[in-house]
Amino acid sequence: MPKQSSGAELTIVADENIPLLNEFFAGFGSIRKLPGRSMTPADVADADVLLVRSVTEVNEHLLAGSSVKFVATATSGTDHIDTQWLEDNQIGFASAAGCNADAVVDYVFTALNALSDGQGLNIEGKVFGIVGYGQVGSRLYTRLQQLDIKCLVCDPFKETPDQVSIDELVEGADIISLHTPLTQSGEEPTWHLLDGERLSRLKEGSVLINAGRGEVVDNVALIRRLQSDSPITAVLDVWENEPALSTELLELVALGTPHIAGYSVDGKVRGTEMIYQAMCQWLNTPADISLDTIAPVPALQTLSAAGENIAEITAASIRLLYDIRRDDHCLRALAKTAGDDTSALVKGFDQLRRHYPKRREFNTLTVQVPETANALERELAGIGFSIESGK
Ligand SMILES: NC(=O)C1=CN([C@@H]2O[C@H](COP(=O)(O)OP(=O)(O)OC[C@H]3O[C@@H](n4cnc5c(N)ncnc54)[C@H](O)[C@@H]3O)[C@@H](O)[C@H]2O)C=CC1
Ligand SMILES: O=C(O)C(=O)[C@H](O)COP(=O)(O)O
Repeated sequence: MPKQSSGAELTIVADENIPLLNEFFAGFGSIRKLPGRSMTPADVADADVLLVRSVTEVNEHLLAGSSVKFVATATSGTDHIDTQWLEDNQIGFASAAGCNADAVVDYVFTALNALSDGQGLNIEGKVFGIVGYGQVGSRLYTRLQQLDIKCLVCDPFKETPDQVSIDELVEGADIISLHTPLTQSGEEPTWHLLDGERLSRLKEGSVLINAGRGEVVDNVALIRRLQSDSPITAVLDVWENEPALSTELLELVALGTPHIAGYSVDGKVRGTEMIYQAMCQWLNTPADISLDTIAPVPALQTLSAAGENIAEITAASIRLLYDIRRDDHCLRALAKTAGDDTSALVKGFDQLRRHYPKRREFNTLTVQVPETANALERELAGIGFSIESGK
């Protein structure tokens, strides 16, 4: 099927939670905004273009018989898309690879800050294990290198620094952060990559962070490990059977959040811009609209650090931009209110995501530090803040 000409009026069906839809896409034709989780074949039957987020399963069931010729997801993950079926049916496809990678790295740092009771990162001398060295994992590695933290990396598909096997990483790391896609087949599937056996070999007292996909960790086995007499600390942003997460597991984790690790304003609007650019390329038309002119301006842009107390200043700066404890509190409050009512839990989970506060990435804040405060400057820059020295 030939591509649409750029002059044609297109019918676009889009997830209502994609920001700046009108700003980027109104010029192409009509936009029908719908809740992503409940999109049906009838909703998309007459569409030319389908724009989704992670909660819409895009496959033969949704698209067979429709007029959709181009699909884009404003997300990094693509496990909700049957890309092979799209290819077999000559339907164009694009994702927003890496749009929210910095937001996820910020999430890891705010989690570490919260685990140390808001006293900074407290990771000096620890070994950090990064599983998946893509957009998120490699950026996390770069920031940790700047902080002089020893890292172990596992990514069988990439040449990486400090590469080890998953088993070496599991046994050697004090903090493990998972950043792989969810894959069920292929050479190195990630479904239950951390199964009961590997979970049992994590060091006692180690920290496990999952901000990738819930199914990468066997959640039932994780419950067993958390209840064992050699417990670990778990931070989960993603859950098996999400949004119907296990509230038993939520009670056992140190921090639990409703799949919002990538939910910075910056990451979300970047995702929209990326799929706009991909659609322009598909239509062979110039991409005239850019975030440069329409990106929401951060409300806080500069902060002046007084003194040189590194732990205090880093902790305060992190909390100011993103305090993960709010997200944890909201999810626990929801679980308590919902009780055994799974439909209330599911609905509430999506509401928390839909009405998520305007969180900005660390790099949008410039911290002014005294000229002599080299160690403070290094720490803040390593965490991801922009720095202005000599103030
Ligand atoms: N919680 C959230 O809000 C977000 C979650 N994500 C999830 O995190 C995942 C990673 O994000 P990106 O870094 O942007 O993706 P990416 O595709 O850039 O990187 C993923 C890396 O994982 C590696 N990998 C694949 N199988 C592996 C295995 N068995 N063991 C170790 N490494 C393996 C790949 O080679 C690749 O380098 C996404 O696929 C998505 O599912 C991404 C953004 C936000
Ligand atoms: O980009 C990804 O991959 C993510 O996991 C997103 O943060 C998911 O956000 P939604 O698409 O579920 O809004």
